[in-house]
Amino acid sequence: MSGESSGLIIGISIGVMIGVLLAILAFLCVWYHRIGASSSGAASIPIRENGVDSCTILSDSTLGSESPTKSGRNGMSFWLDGFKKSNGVSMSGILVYPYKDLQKATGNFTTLIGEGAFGPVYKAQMSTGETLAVKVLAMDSKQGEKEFQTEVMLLGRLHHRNLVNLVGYCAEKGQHMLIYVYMSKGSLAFHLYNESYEPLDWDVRVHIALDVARGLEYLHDGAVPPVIHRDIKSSNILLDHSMRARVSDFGLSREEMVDKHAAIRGTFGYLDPEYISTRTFTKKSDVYSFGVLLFELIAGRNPQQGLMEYIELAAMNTEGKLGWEELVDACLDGNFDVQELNEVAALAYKCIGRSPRKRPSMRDIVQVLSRVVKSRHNKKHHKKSLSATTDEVSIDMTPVSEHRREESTESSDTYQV
Ligand SMILES: Nc1ncnc2c1ncn2[C@@H]1O[C@H](COP(=O)(O)OP(=O)(O)OP(=O)(O)O)[C@@H](O)[C@H]1O
Repeated sequence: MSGESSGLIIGISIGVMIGVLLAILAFLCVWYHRIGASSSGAASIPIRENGVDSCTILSDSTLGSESPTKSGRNGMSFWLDGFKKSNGVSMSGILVYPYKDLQKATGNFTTLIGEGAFGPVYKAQMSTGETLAVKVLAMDSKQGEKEFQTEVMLLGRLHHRNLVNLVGYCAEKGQHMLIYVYMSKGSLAFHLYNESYEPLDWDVRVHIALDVARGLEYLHDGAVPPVIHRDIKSSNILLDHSMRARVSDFGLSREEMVDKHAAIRGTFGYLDPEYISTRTFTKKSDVYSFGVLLFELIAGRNPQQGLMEYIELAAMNTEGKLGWEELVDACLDGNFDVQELNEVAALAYKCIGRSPRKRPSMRDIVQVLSRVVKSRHNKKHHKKSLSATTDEVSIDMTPVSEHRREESTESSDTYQV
């Protein structure tokens, strides 16, 4: 009997021990998954919820074998990263790319696309098949370091289809890199001024203007707090494979409240004269630069090479409304819609108005340009349906006329269209 009870006690003890062990295991599993999820889930953290066209979730296509989840960094480091993220240190949703993956994807940094104020930009062909642009910050410049932090912080929470979105960053081996969506058709400036490119047709130019306006509208009215770009120019507008435009280079972007009275920054030719005199950069200063960009699209002329004088001359004959034809890019060979041209030019002229108060907002601009594009579609649709009706009529008439001809030749003139 005593043997039986001691057996029972031993059995119960073993059972309890197994139970406790299982509970500990279960706890560890849950903990591991939580940490793992927050570490690897950067790509699916909602970025923004507001903004007209804002996309709230980073595309899953940004995840690949190069993403931190599957990269060569050791597990503990991921746990710590995940822990940091879940504790709000890096909740931006921006991926951290290992240096060695970027090194491989850029052929040891030999695939140079161009060089800007930050430093060189390389094309990166990731092993997932994804193509990215890697901006390597010049580490000797203090400004670059500051702008790196600003960009990561800023772009981590801004996401829109008309912005060159930040996909990730790398801060390893004493280097700072920003990783962007790759824009395969390069900058608008290349297309306007490089003779090896086909001239942009009128319809594409208006669409580019609308894309840029939407990107800026998001920065001004969708982002909280609002963001002023501060360096809108044709080399900062990048084009994707289908010639859709996105606003790039937030190096000079600042949250409105943080940086209202900085030293003069921006690019000559695009700078709001009001900003130069007051040293206060507002949303309306971006509107001014956008107006210059609109005229650049119309005239195919560089603002640094006399565009403004050219505009003022044209404006004398137009009173700001009709008659902007003389300004149009000769490359268009007369292939543009005069009404659209006058609407877009009149809008551009308002944007560069001396008084910032009288300039339209980016929201107003989006409305005007959307209307231009919409009425073009309506016109095309109308033309199509007209020609379809004509086709239908001629199809219908053929047998009828033949039939009638058979019946009587007297009434044949009734069928003239
Ligand atoms: N995401 C991208 N996709 C494709 N090309 C890019 C991308 N980002 C930058 N580039 C190209 O790399 C070059 C340098 O760009 P970057 O934005 O660093 O400077 P920038 O705009 O030319 O000059 P600045 O910095 O003075 O404004 C440009 O030719 C630009 O077209």
